[in-house]
Amino acid sequence: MTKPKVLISDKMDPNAARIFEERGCDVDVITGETAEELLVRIGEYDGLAIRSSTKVTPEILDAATRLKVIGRAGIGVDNVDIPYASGKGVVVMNTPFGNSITTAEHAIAMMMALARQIPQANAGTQAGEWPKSSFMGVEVTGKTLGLIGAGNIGSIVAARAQGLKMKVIAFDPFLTPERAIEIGVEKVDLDGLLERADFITLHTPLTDETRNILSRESLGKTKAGVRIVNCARGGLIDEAALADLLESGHVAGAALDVFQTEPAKESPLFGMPNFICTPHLGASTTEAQVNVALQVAEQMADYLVNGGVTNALNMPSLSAEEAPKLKPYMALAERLGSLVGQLAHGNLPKISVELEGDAAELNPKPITGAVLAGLMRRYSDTVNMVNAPYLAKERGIEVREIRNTREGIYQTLVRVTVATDAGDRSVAGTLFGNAKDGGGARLTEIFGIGIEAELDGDMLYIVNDDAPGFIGRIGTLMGENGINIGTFNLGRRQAGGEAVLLLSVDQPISQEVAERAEKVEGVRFVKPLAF
Ligand SMILES: NC(=O)c1ccc[n+]([C@@H]2O[C@H](COP(=O)([O-])OP(=O)(O)OC[C@H]3O[C@@H](n4cnc5c(N)ncnc54)[C@H](O)[C@@H]3O)[C@@H](O)[C@H]2O)c1
Ligand SMILES: O=C(O)[C@H](O)COP(=O)(O)O
Repeated sequence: MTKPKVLISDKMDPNAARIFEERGCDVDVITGETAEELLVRIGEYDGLAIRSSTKVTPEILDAATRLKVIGRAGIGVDNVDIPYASGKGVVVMNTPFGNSITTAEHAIAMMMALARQIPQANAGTQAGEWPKSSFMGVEVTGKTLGLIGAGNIGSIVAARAQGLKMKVIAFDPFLTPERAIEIGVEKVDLDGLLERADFITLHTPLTDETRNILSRESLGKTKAGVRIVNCARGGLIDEAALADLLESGHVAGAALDVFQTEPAKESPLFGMPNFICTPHLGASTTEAQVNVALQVAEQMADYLVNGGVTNALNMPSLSAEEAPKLKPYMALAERLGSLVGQLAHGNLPKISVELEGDAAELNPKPITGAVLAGLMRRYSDTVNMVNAPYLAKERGIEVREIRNTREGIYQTLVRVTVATDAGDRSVAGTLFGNAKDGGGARLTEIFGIGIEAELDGDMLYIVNDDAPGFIGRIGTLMGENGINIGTFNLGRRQAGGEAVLLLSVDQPISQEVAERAEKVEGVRFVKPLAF
């Protein structure tokens, strides 16, 4: 097997490259390239490890013909076009906790630096001015800190601020009352926060809802003398409005680690006496960089080498413990999906995936993803588990998952049912014995007829009348056309009624042979299949 090849395109702790190599990947570290240079190179790689500098645009993704995974050594993924990556079947992962403490500490450091004007006092002192009378600070003790966003980083900031004896209030529409109690913050609405907070820190991702959340209008509602810290994302604050309010003195101070445009080379805020900033250093500690580098390399290598999925933003997770159990089910599910996709006619507006017996105890998402990947292959060759759910959604296919822990005839069963113009059509399969790598996957039912068959390689599906001599006629036809039969699997609704025949053959069945098969006495329907 050729080794997966990974490109590290942003500055990253060397542990990342070491882990990739140890886990069986070839790795190139090439940082600081232009988008044009990356465009030329990206086609060679299966994995791309980045921080915030590399911009993964649709153009880059179109050129990334081998790419399977993008790993963000950090949290924010606004530099990756995730919907486009999903459409291309590329997994996008991040490391959601590796730099949270470090970033929370940076926010607290910025707040303290603002409260006591440390950067300005430092500059004056080192310039020989001894500016003791120029700086009068404020205490944070007893002050109200307003968090906009109380997720991982926001809640760490809350804990640190409580240690500093601050009262913490939070605006976060997704913060549950229970979680607010757990982290000791008062949940408020945005206007309530703006009115009450002496300090405001932002800790949300940049989304359509959060963009410009501190707009000119909301900045106008803040308490006079407020101090504002942003270590989350540029674009959350209207920088021009902030500069005006710093100028007027309504905002007593602002500290930004992140800017609307980065690298920020100019800004109306630069040079203002009550403004301080850092160049996106929130995650820049030795500890955080080692954490995120190790994590991203482990996660990406796990996916490229073993198929394990952790912290993916565009597909369900599959833990290292779950992966070996789920793998044979995913192989079975993909084949059942593919069978339905090859046999069902017309639009398939609804699909249900039913897990019965042992299968019902498993995480259903990867199994459903595999069914969809198999099914959607009728529309596109480049479909996989990552983009299949998106393609299904685009086509308006309604997907249902049903779990039934009760065992039926089989100890474990996966059933796929599609709604077709002619009514519901269902296929089912099980895993036999040692089902490692899907080797034990068996079809058990096709459109209401019991049958036992492996779905593998080239096959021929025939619906026929159950009558003596039929098997011989088909065997003769195959022989006459030089087609070797591997397995011959039969099922029937009742004696003398509708029957199905599934042949595995050693070469693809041509259109010509299929047409000859259609003319064989007793044949109702013929379809060559490939798995
Ligand atoms: N400066 C840096 O170097 C640095 C480092 C790490 C993370 N970050 C950034 O910090 C931010 C927060 O990271 P995190 O790990 O805490 O993320 P998180 O997902 O754990 O928390 C984000 C919180 O924002 C809340 N939120 C979402 N939409 C909101 C809205 N409209 N209004 C209010 N709250 C909303 C969510 O409910 C969630 O609780 C991200 O933007 C991340 O990219 C920056
Ligand atoms: O979202 C993040 O993790 C931070 O913004 C850190 O970005 P960086 O890796 O470029 O420092």
